[in-house]
Amino acid sequence: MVVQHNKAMEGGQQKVEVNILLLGAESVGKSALTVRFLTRRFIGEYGNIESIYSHNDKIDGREICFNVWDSLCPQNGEVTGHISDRQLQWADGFILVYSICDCASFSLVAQQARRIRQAKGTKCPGAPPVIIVGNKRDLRHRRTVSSEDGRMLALSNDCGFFEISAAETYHGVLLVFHELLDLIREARTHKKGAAGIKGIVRSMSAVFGRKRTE
Ligand SMILES: Nc1nc2c(ncn2[C@@H]2O[C@H](COP(=O)(O)OP(=O)(O)OP(=O)(O)O)[C@@H](O)[C@H]2O)c(=O)[nH]1
Repeated sequence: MVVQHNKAMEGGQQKVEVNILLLGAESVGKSALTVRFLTRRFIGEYGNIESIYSHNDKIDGREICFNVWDSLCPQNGEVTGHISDRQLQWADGFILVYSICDCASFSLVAQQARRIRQAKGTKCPGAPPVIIVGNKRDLRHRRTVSSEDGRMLALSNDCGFFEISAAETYHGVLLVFHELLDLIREARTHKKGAAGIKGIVRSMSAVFGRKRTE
């Protein structure tokens, strides 16, 4: 069951509403990212309740409502890149999270990126916006997934890429959500496809331009 937490929308101004789905293996920090984004805090331990949170923000003078689905990795012993049809149809954009200390979580993200790229029936049939996030950057002494591998995976699947530490900073987490918001808004206005070289430059800089986020 997915628990939905709704915060009332204020004011009469028309809001931009975006549905963001976080996916990834168990314990990579999906809830940590979500809670950091919603509260600016890192609380260390998180329950394993699958939830959709609504969060209102004002960005560049525009009211934005982020609906964030913090998903649970299926715990049936078989870790696959499966994403349900409901999730694919719900999401305007995806954040695929792995831990830089966990190769298996990176492989899962690779499967999930391919699954999204091959999926039919998504809200954005061309190429739904996806950001790949290597989390737990503070544990780089235990790193088993290189930054280059993360960046290459993102590039080969037309995704944005960030390495962050949800434990250490709020700023990196905020960049991830704001970059995805930008990509969703571009996709909605069909600018991405029509932008030609501008769109390509943007994709490249999403992958290469933000090596360090903190
Ligand atoms: N060192 C470090 N630990 C982190 C970071 N992010 C999350 N953690 C820890 O990793 C563990 C798992 O974090 P969660 O946010 O619950 O991971 P999850 O992906 O939501 O896990 P599931 O709900 O089981 O799918 C917790 O003990 C967190 O405190 C990080 O950036 N650095």
